[in-house]
Amino acid sequence: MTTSTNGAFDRTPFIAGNWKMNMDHVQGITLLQKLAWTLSDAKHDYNRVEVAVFPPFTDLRGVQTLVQGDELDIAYGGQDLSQFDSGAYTGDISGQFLGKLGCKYVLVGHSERRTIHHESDEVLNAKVKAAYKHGVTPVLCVGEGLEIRQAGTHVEHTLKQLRAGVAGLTAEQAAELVVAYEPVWAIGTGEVAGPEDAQELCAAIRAELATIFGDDAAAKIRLLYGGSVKASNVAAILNEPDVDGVLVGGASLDPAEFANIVRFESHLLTDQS
Ligand SMILES: O=C[C@H](O)COP(=O)(O)O
Repeated sequence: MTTSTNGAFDRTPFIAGNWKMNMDHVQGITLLQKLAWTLSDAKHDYNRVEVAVFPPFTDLRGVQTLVQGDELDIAYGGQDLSQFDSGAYTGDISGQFLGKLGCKYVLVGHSERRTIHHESDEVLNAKVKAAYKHGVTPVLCVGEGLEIRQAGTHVEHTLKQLRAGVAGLTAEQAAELVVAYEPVWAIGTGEVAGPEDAQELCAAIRAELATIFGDDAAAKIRLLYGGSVKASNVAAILNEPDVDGVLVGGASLDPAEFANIVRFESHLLTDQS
């Protein structure tokens, strides 16, 4: 995999599929096989892109076996982790277990965890630190709901979540971080934020990260947009200078559609021709 340039920076585009609570371990393997087959058909179109999937926990062992056995160039990760290492935390999954399963990434603070499971900024900060402790890179999710967007306080709201999530990290840790900006009103609704909205927030997030960790670290941090991303809108979103990738929900369950999202650069070429 080579590293692409993105504006003045040098960040590899990151295309991630969050399967959420879909696909049992049999369906998950079929989906991943179809995705790998579809992508291998046009490897030249995505060899500058990092592709990752976030299956349910019960799928991860099978995904590991397939990825390692077939030497797939697809990373995978958990959708959540515990802030604790081990112990009496029924139902929780340690970052240590994810690391041992070969997970490169883990989602932290997805809006569905924040709202349905009431995960606080303090807990999410502990989860971010737990991920680093176990050698798994956190994908910290931030973003505002509709009421906050309508009130016009979405930038400050999102930056507050960001500051809380990254509190106490070193600049070296931060440089590895991935941040996903997901306006809640655009998740699973078909309402996609405009490319300019994604850029506004990603630029604000990068500026805030530069204030906290310095310009060098901030220039390395990959910022994703998530919310109703499809093959038809991904190119315009990724054409923005501070948007380095996308976190895809529903469309990642269709291997042909997700593969087309991965091939966003060919859409850019088509759009500009
Ligand atoms: O994690 C993914 C986001 O929640 C976006 O989901 P969506 O693409 O179905 O809107």
